[in-house]
Amino acid sequence: MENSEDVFNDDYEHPENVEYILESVLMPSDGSSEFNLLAEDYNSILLNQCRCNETTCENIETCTHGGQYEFKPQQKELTLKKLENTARPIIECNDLCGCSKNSCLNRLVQYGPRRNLEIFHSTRYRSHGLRTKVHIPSGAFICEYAGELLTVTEAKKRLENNHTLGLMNYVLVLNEYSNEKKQQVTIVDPSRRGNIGRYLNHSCNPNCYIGAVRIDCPIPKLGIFAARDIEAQEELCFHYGGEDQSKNINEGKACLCAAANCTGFMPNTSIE
Ligand SMILES: C[S@@+](CC[C@H](N)C(=O)[O-])C[C@H]1O[C@@H](n2cnc3c(N)ncnc32)[C@H](O)[C@@H]1O
Repeated sequence: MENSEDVFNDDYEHPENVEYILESVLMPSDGSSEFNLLAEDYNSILLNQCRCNETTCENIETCTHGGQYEFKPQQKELTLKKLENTARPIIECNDLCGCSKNSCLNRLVQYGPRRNLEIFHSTRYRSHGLRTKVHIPSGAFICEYAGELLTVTEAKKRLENNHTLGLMNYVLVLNEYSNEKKQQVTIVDPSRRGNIGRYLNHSCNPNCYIGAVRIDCPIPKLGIFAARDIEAQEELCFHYGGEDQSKNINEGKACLCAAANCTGFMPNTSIE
C-alpha cells in the first residue's frame, strides 16, 4: 500500500473568514446540560479495541472492527466495500488496538482528505464547489465533513438564523438508526470553523455518499466517500437529505443540481 502521506493531504487554500480545522471540534460552551452531555461524549474514548496481532484487520470474523474496507490493488487504495454495508457501523482500528498501524487495512478516514481536490467557482451552483483533478474510484474516501459539533438547541438556532438572514446553510444532521430506532444524532456546522468538506454542494443524484465513521470517540466523523467512479474535473456532491429521504425537510431554497430526478428543492435532515 502507498504511504498514507502520499495519498492524503490537508493543506487546502480556504477563505480567510473560516478557521480551517482538521477534524470536528466542540461548539463554544453555552453552559447548558445538553452541551455538557455533548462534551462528555466528545472527551470519551471508545473502549472496543481489536486484539489482532499484526494482521490486516480485513475480516469481521477475525477483527471486531474489520470487514467494511477493501484494498483495491489496481488503484493501490483502500475503499469502502459496499454502501449497503454501512448499515453496520464503520469502526476503524486506532492506536489502542492490538494490530500494527503498518499492516492494518482498517484505517482510512483517520488519515485525512485525499489529494487533488480543488475548491472552485461552480457556475451550476453559483457559489463555491469542490471538484477532483483526477479520477476517483468508487468507494474511495474523499474527506471528512468537519466543523463545529452542535447541540440540537444550538443547531435549531443557527438554522433559524441562516433562514432569516438568507445565509448559506452549512449545518448537517446525521441520524444513525439500529432496527429502525434512532440511536444517535450528530450535527456538524462548518460555517465558522471547517475543512474542505464544507464546499460540497447538494445533488439529488450525487456522486458521493456520507457515512458515520468512528475511530476512538463515540461521536462519529462524517466521512464522505465516492458513491461511484468519478471522472477528473467532476464536481463532488452528496445528498443533503441523508439516510432517510422520506423524512427530509425543505430548506426553502430552489435546488440547482439539474439532475433528471431533481425534486426542485434543497433538502436537509429534520432535527427532532
Ligand atoms: C455546505 S454549503 C456548500 C458550499 C457553498 N456552495 C459555498 O459557496 O460555500 C451549502 C450551501 O451551498 C448552496 N447549495 C448547495 N447545494 C445547492 C443546490 N443543490 N442548489 C442550490 N444551492 C445549493 C446553498 O446556498 C447551501 O446553503
